[in-house]
Amino acid sequence: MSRATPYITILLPALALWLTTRESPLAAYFRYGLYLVIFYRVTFPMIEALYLWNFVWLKGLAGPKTPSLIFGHMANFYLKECNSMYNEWEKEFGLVYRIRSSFNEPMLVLMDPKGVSHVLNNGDKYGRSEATKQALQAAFPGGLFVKDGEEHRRQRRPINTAFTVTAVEELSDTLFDLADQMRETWQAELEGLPSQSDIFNVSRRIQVLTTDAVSRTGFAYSIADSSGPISDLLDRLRGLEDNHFTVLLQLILNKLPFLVNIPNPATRKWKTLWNELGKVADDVWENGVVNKGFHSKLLEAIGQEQRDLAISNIAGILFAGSETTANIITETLHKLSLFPEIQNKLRAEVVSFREKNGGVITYEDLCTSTTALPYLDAVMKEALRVLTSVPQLSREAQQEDIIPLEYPITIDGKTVTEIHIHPGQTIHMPTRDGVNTTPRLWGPTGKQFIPERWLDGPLPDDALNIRIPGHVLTFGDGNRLCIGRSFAFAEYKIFLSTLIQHFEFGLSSREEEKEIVFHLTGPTAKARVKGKEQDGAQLPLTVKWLAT
Ligand code: HEM
Repeated sequence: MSRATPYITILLPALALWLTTRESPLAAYFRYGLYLVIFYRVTFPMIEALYLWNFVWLKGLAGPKTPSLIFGHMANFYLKECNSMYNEWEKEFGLVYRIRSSFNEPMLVLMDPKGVSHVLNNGDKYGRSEATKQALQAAFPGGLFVKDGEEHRRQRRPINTAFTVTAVEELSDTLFDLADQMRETWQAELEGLPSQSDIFNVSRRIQVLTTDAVSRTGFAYSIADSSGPISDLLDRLRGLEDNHFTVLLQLILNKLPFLVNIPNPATRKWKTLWNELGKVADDVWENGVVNKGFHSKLLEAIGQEQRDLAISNIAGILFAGSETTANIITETLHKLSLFPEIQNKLRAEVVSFREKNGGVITYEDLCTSTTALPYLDAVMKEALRVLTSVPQLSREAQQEDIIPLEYPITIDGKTVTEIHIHPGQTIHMPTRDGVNTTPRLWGPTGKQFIPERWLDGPLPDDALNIRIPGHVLTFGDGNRLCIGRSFAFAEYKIFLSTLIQHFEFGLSSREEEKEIVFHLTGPTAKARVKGKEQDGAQLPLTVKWLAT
């Protein structure tokens, strides 16, 4: 279907309907003319799309039965535990199969390493869908999340310079300060209690921490310390929950993306956030990028850009950088609570290293050296592999193409090593419970959280076929590879090493809060208490102060 079809779908029938109320012969003449145009521009493309979806696209490729003609498999996607359905499907259909979106539209699920690499490294052939672009445009107008091709590359260049390994090292003092402030606050809350422990909603606290990490280092501004509305706006935009209504809305928006432009409460919140961030950026640009004890590498780097564009990218980075890191640190704390032996081993390594080094752990020890704290490094690698906060990457084919595969599959009874793709085809590449953990690539323990796999000998040969640094898809690949990788590594290691030295984590002592599930909320996976999912994202853990 062409990009104009959705507009025509609504406008032409409305016009034809209106003409039926007119009596004149001219109106009748126009009406019949319109019927012809409607058939040609609306009915015919719809019939064509239904034909292609049912008889041409991904023809012969196996996949699970569609539970609903309207929702396809999409309702499961949003309403079940994050990516849990991929575990079942993979057992039956392997690394490459077909699922269905609304109205039976076929979608390719791709976990074959060569295929994934082909899609992500051919940005000109595979881009964001029109629906995703429109939604991103409403939130970050004109910014790098929305753009493709040369304009995307042009906007990425200066932002990249703010997140190089050297730039991150320069910013690391701020991260150490934040970690220290967090330790002091938590200590003050727990020290006076008889058991020196309490139940904390860890996800909320870590979210505040990582948002401040990006805002202080990126924009020379502390969102947590400010009394302005930014923090509240971020909370409200992050907390948007999925239910049957929002799933239906998303499916409608997928087919008629222009509807995103109709004013609604979410776009108004985005606009207010954009205005507030604009005020902060103007203030920093006016007073110099080094002020209030913070140094904004990012504002320095994109300061030369057009103001509005720079603000869109600031808003985007604030989201991309804070949610993701918060979720992975939070989920690690949950895993350490479930597996005290991993927690104790990690604490023993960090505490003993600190004691041997005069009570100090530096950025270099944590992030540059590969030998100083090997178990912490292994825990981080395993967390990035299993607890992936961006659970899947999606692309839409912009042109006809052939995707090559590492492992042969069967289509219509024939063994093949490639798939024919038609323009418009959506491709889902699951990371969580997908490429990062599938037993086909990672062996029988692939789904489990075992940091030792990074220390005890080589990874399985099939996992090494994922030809991305670290052999995981957590940060994507190709032209949209995550810009903030080094920053995320630094945050993870600085915050986790501080927490683990001074606090012990356990499941909540309240029986009804012990079982935690992870649900897709917005673009990331967030913790919720089983049975209290409607209360939104939270991770209650028992946190005990250790007077070490
Ligand atoms: C563990 C933490 C993080 C994870 C798992 C993560 C994951 C990702 C992924 C998967 C993408 C690619 C999306 C796609 O291909 O469609 C991405 C892009 C991006 N990330 Fe991250 N990210 C993390 C941390 C950060 C941080 C700390 C920042 C910055 C402060 C950041 C900034 C960005 C930006 C700007 C992009 C967009 C790149 C583009 O479109 O060209 N990320 N991230």
